Amino acid sequence: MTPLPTTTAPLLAVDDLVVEHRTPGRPSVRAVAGASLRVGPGEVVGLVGESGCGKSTLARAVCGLGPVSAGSITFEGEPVMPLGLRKRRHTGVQMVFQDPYTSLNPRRRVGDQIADGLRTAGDTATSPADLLERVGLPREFAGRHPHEFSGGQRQRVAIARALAARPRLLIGDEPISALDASAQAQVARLMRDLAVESGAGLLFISHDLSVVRLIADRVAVMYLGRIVEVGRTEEVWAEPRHPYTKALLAAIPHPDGMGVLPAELPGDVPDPAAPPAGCRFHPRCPLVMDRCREEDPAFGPVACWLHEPK
Ligand SMILES: Nc1ncnc2c1ncn2[C@@H]1O[C@H](COP(=O)(O)OP(=O)(O)OP(=O)(O)O)[C@@H](O)[C@H]1O
Repeated sequence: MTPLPTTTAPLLAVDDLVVEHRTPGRPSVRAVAGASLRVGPGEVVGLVGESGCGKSTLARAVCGLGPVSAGSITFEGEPVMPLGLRKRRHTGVQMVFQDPYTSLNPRRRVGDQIADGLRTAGDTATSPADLLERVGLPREFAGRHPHEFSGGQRQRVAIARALAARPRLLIGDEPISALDASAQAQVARLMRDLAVESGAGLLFISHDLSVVRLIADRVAVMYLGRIVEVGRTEEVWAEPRHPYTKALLAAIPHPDGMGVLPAELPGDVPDPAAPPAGCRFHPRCPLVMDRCREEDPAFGPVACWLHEPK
């Protein structure tokens, strides 16, 4: 495929985004509580943080799949409209989920499902078999059904299907966490290579920090609905600044094999329906100061009173 035209404008701009989940009879949950993020064309941004910190909610809002309570999301300079307010599905952003069964129809041949995306994009020059080849699968697999693939192969099919629509932004929401260790880095690298070679951006959500380090140009660290640190991957790894980032990078594997637990952090992530006053991280922070209990460090690139911009 020919590369997409490149521009210098941010492909995706998320500013002070607030997303609240409302369930009748329950307090509303502010899953995203004022998060800002940029992804440029051809750029890979890793979004990391413990389970429940709002990563999926943010990703769904970017796709126009979630409610937006405040703030803004613009894609290629245009506001992203929630589903229902839009005339048609926008295909510029495509998402790959943890479980490809969520996005693949088990009853249809994968070639037909990939062909749907090609039709939507008006691409008559590419065949489903071409896309399977690009994701490292044999062309003849187009005639198979999703259950005939291994987990890693099925995720490759989901990636091929996402690429068929020629997205300018690809979002992977934990796309490797259901795969065995040998397939994880391969699939992550594949997503990175395919996005970069076509000039698309990639927002890669994962709790596997070693894989994020491998593929991301920049990393954004999320805690309780906020991006608490953002920076170039190598710089964040060489010198993490937010105490939460430091704890995440010193993380230990979770006993049940699901992700990681930040090292040396007391307590659990607080309930987002009742977040702590001041800095949201202060009850768990080893470096907490009086100010942190009262004042919210709502600034970037490091949302911590120890790193207040001059
Ligand atoms: N539809 C919903 N209704 C109410 N609360 C929700 C809903 N979806 C998510 N939440 C809550 O919002 C918070 C953020 O959830 P989200 O799934 O975005 O986090 P996450 O960082 O992606 O976690 P994970 O890694 O486990 O997927 C959590 O407290 C979650 O329980």
